[in-house]
Amino acid sequence: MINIVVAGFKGKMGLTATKMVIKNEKFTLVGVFDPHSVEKNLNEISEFSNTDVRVFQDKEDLVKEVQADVWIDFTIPAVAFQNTYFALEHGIRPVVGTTGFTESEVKEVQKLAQEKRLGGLIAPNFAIGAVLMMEFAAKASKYFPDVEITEMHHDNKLDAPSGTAIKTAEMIFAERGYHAQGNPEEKETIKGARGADYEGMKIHSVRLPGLVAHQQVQFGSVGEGLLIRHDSFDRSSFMTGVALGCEKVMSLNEIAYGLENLL
Ligand SMILES: NC(=O)C1=CN([C@@H]2O[C@H](COP(=O)(O)OP(=O)(O)OC[C@H]3O[C@@H](n4cnc5c(N)ncnc54)[C@H](O)[C@@H]3O)[C@@H](O)[C@H]2O)C=CC1
Ligand SMILES: O=C(O)C1=N[C@H](C(=O)O)C[C@H](O)C1
Repeated sequence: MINIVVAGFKGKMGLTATKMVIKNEKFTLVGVFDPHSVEKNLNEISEFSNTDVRVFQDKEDLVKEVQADVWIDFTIPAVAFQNTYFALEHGIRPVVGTTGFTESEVKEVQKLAQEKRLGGLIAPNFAIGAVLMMEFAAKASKYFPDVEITEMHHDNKLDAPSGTAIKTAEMIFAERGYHAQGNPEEKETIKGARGADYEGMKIHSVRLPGLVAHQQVQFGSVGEGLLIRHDSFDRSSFMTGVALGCEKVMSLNEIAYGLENLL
């Protein structure tokens, strides 16, 4: 049995992950944490009325009172790094979906995990289809170096571009390197019209009510085009990946960056 805590359990992803952990026979939910919660026990929330699990508003109290193997994190970009560091310092393996990590923050927690010989996972996207989209896009960029990424999300999202778009761009860059795109003379008449620039490729972020998480990677070449698209219509799409991560980190002694490394 793997003992799990969920950080950010009051949020959209935290709630979905909490339900997944409760349902999965290999997992035991030993605590949930969210500074914006008011409950003392999960059973005070009607949909969890049969689940006797402690609720923590402070992570220091959580580590004093429960023994956890895995820390699932779906919080906010501003605290994800410190939460991951905190989990490792307390011997808990992080499985992190929260976005907003800088490259140096990923390296820093990877170093700590190696020192402590603890497994972990930071996955910008836990949906299997999204991982395939990123891998297909990286492969295509070898033959189609001209590419633009458009990610589309619900309008409550805090960060732009999305973690998935950044990871996609990193994977494309690893395959094709820097490549200047578009007309070198082009001028934006409205600032931002061409989107963000990552090593020559453009990233566009759409935020609209009704959307969940969607991304398309569009390639153009001489006389042809290629479009690779992934849609998460529901947050359950991420749960196979989260469950897989929770199992796999138990036998790792380093932090993987990207679910593709565990598939
Ligand atoms: N890797 C993946 O597959 C996915 C990643 N995400 C990412 O997960 C994160 C959460 O997304 P949502 O659930 O949609 O956001 P949300 O806004 O619904 O939930 C965030 C939760 O974090 C809590 N929180 C705020 N400060 C905290 C702190 N200091 N410690 C612990 N919890 C704290 C809030 O109270 C809230 O309940 C975002 O960064 C999002 O981009 C979202 C979907 C999939
Ligand atoms: O905020 C979200 O919703 C999502 N965030 C992740 C990201 O930034 O890529 C993963 C997914 O796109 C949903």
